[in-house]
Amino acid sequence: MCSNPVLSVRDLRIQIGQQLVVEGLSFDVMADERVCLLGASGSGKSFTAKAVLGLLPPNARVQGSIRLLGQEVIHTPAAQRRNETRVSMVFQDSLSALNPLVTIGSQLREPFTRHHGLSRKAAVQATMALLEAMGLPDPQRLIKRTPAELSGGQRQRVCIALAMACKTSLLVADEPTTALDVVTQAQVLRTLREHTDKTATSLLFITHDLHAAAQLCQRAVIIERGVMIESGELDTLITAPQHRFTQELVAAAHSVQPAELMGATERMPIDYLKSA
Ligand SMILES: Nc1ncnc2c1ncn2[C@@H]1O[C@H](COP(=O)(O)OP(=O)(O)OP(=O)(O)O)[C@@H](O)[C@H]1O
Repeated sequence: MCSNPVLSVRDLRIQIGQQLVVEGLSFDVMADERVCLLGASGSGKSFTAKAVLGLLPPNARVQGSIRLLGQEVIHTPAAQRRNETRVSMVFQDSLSALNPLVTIGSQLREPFTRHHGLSRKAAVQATMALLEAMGLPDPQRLIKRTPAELSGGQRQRVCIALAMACKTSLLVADEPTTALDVVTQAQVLRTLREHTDKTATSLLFITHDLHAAAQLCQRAVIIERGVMIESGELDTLITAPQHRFTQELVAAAHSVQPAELMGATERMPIDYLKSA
């Protein structure tokens, strides 16, 4: 693992109007690493993600430091960032993330022609290869459809494909599986895991779901009301949570485990959380 972080956040403080929504948050995401930002609803996860992406609303006041590959970007909006500090993203709502009027093929072709300078023909080939790699059936037909003509899981995998086509060193995924059923969630998490592995892309995964985090990430940063309360290897956080909120998260995840797994072994919590 490279010793320089891909993303380095220091003393991040975000204020919206009179409300302080993130207060002194610091964490790193290293090369090839998948880190989750885990917290309850309203804890400041999305504002942190928006700050990293350069997409904070105009009324946000932000302080601290956000470095991407060593370059300070905290006050640089997404549209003004240099190529090497661009971050790709996958959002919860795949329907509004895609242009409803444009076919999947045209939307996926664009990053290949715009960012990689491919000809139209080469971009079509790259698009097809990417859709196939995402495990999407019948890419020939899929590229002719508009987003509304796909299932939620297919659409989310198209969004991941779009993010991968942008070939950035960091991908931010903000609750990408929340709107999906359990089987499709597992498919989308697998796709994210395989493609970040294959392309050596670092991932910042925003979630309130410990189960999803355990399937995907090596490390977690846990926040409560905009403040980091605990961080470390996910395995350790699951087996020996220190903070009350983390203990509650782990207990809640255990309380929904299937009856046949109850009381199995001491290592069962991690095995169970990572098994889906
Ligand atoms: N426009 C706004 N003005 C002021 N405060 C806001 C605004 N939008 C959100 N907030 C507050 O900012 C805090 C953090 O919101 P944020 O969306 O980052 O939380 P989150 O952890 O992503 O929650 P969720 O999991 O529900 O998406 C919340 O307490 C919320 O009430």
